[in-house]
Amino acid sequence: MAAAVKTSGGFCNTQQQWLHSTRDLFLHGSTHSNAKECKSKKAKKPISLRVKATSTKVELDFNDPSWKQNFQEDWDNRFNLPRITDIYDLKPRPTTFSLKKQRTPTGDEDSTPMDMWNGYVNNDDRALMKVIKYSSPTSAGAECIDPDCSWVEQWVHRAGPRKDIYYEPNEVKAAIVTCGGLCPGLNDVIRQVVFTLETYGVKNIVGIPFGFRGFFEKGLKEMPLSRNLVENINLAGGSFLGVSRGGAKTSEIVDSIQARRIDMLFVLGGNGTHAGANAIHDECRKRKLKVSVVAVPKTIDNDIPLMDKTFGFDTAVEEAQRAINSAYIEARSAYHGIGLVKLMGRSSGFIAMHASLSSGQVDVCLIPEVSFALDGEYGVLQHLEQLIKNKGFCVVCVAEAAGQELLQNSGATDASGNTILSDIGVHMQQKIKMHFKGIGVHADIKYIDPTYMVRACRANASDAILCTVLGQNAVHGAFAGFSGITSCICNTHYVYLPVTQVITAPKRVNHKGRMWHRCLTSTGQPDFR
Ligand SMILES: Nc1ncnc2c1ncn2[C@@H]1O[C@H](COP(=O)(O)OP(=O)(O)O)[C@@H](O)[C@H]1O
Ligand SMILES: O=P(O)(O)OC[C@H]1O[C@](O)(COP(=O)(O)O)[C@@H](O)[C@@H]1O
Ligand SMILES: [Mg+2]
Repeated sequence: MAAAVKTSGGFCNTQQQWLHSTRDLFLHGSTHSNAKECKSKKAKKPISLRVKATSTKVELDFNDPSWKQNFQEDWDNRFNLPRITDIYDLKPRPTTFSLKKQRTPTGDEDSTPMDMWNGYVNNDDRALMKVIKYSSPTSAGAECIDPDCSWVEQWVHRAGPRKDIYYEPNEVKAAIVTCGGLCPGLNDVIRQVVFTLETYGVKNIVGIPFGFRGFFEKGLKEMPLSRNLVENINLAGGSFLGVSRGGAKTSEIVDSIQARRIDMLFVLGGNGTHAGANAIHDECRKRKLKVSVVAVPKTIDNDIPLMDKTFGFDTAVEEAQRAINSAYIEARSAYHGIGLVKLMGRSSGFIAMHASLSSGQVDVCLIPEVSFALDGEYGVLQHLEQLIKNKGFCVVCVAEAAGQELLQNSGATDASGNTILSDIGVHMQQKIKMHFKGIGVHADIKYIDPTYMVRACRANASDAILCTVLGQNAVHGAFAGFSGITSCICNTHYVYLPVTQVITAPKRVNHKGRMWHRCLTSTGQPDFR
């Protein structure tokens, strides 16, 4: 299925360092929208970026005094949330999600009279996406729009329950589907979506089994869901509904949505799933179906742009740390021990970087965003030789997508179209063995690949809370009449973003940012080039 990325334009300029997060969004190669080009002329001249041949072309001229206003207008357009009222003339009704039973705490000095306070979120409430004012493009991790790194407000829509809703809860059929690979917290989100739907008064809630596949594969039956049924599912990892990759045909999925009379679809998944959710949302619009499609971003890889983190990431880091700790113990206890741990991350090194940082036991961390040589005077092997000589043991953490350029790639893809990566862990294990054999130094290498252990566990406390909020907000978003949105956390605030804005390119570690440098300070590793 083709990605239906409806992203309008963005901006870029001649010095790529001006645009870190904007570059993350617009300039990195994307798995889903590869028709991007950034044409730069001279500095401070208008520059255009085409995200798709059909997308709006937006030009910024920094000599024009109104460039900020132009930027903001474009931003507001892009981050405006699609609503079912964009295509239907619908009258809202007062919400059935009551906050009234919650009493004001004793001693509350809030001066707002109780009859004015309502506890709901207004549609005009916004959260700021960026809060740092960088004084110069040379500042660490600078995210600048113009050469002077001017401050420009970038607002996004606040998530939460609205006073008015666009569905009659007792007429709603809501469906939940979990797609892609496993991720801690899937069950927590399913559970909260069910609880919140029931709180609104929805009685017809179903789970679609095994991802998008459940929409069209014969023999897969939808599962009726209720508070009673899902009450304890958060106690286990995995997905209560099952997951799958591939097989998504938008038209068949929407045929199925129509046939099943689904009004709200909650889609839990990563970047592929979000592209799918967006395609479903577009197709529903085309067919003029009153369906709200709301996504919740899951992936242990943490590679979805704009948001602080995806659910499951924290737990994955915690679990990955355990593997690093085992590698450390093995290496420390062996004569010339070398512990090697490979961690997941299809395109980004977030788990490897964070687990290396949190464990404090890693001497070398290798991520796909930073290229490295294994051989040669400045290569990783030479450094390991030094570590064995000076310290007697060492621990290496390598992200699965790191060093792919050093390996032969089969070009194969999985059912969802994701590239199947070559095994950098096994390759490094062999190279390290050969290297030490070659120099006649004993080395005891222990290789740990905790891949599926990392993502099969139950969500930890911080992920459980994140899942709770994101799941509840997903339901509030659907009742508020939004569709084609994702429920996420940006800059510590809970917000809704249009799905189009998060499927432009995978988020990657900023190798000029502070976090990567903190990691380097912690490991003490040199540049391997
Ligand atoms: N560009 C796309 N457009 C529509 N659906 C997609 C797209 N990419 C992936 N999908 C579907 O989304 C589901 C999950 O995608 P996948 O990449 O496996 O996992 P994730 O969502 O975790 O990234 C699969 O069923 C896949 O077919
Ligand atoms: O073996 P599988 O299930 O195809 O999954 C492998 C991939 O799944 C991940 O855990 C995350 O996948 P998604 O976020 O795309 O579901 C990656 O880190 C890894 O490359
Ligand atoms: Mg993915």
